[in-house]
Amino acid sequence: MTFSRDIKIAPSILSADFANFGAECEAIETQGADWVHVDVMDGHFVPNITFGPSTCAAIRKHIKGVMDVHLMIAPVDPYIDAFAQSGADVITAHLEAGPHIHRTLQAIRAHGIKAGLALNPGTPIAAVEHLLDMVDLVCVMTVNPGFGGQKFITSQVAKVQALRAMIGDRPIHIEIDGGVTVETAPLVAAAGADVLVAGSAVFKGGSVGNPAPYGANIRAIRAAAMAALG
Ligand SMILES: O=C(CO)[C@H](O)[C@H](O)COP(=O)(O)O
Ligand SMILES: [Co+2]
Repeated sequence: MTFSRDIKIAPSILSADFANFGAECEAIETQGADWVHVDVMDGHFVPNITFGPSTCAAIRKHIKGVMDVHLMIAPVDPYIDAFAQSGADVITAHLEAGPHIHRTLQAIRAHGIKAGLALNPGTPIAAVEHLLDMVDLVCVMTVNPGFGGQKFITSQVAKVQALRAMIGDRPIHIEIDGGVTVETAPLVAAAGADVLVAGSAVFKGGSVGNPAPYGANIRAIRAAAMAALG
């Protein structure tokens, strides 16, 4: 996986048909997804439960490109090996998920994959400064994690701008997760984000039997983000 600051659209399969993940992943990639974003929730760190590493391993077989695994679980350290072995290309853990985030990032990178650090909306970016040499991606949550289809929290745009200034030209992705739409994508792209996770805004109107709307939605979000870059 090479580094590129081009806008990447990462549909979240949280909004896919849970009984048909394989076909859904194939459909979004065929329709232009750059990465596939996989949300893991434990009913403890967040008030919702999705699935674990064996489901990720099953999904992996249907993804040709990047599998981007977002871990909303605490504790996280005991599960890093299992999620890495499931075939993730990127594993993102939350700063708020435990006291040893540096160790968590080390454990992810020890598998030779990219390490992501996610920040809840109420978490300031100050801690990231001391972890810049340990991260390949910073995920700014623009909703409170746990559910798809929530409203974008506008106050996070200034946070993205400050984070971009802090990161400068280092090869670190800024990923936005939550409430990304045609309306909000330009705000975060202009602020310096390059990976846009979108669940409900990508899957709306489509299905595995009718995947064309996925493509139209991905193209519309990408075009809106690119337009903001001039
Ligand atoms: O991590 C997440 C929620 O915790 C999801 O990735 C996110 O909410 C995507 O869904 P939507 O685009 O519908 O907001
Ligand atoms: Co997510």
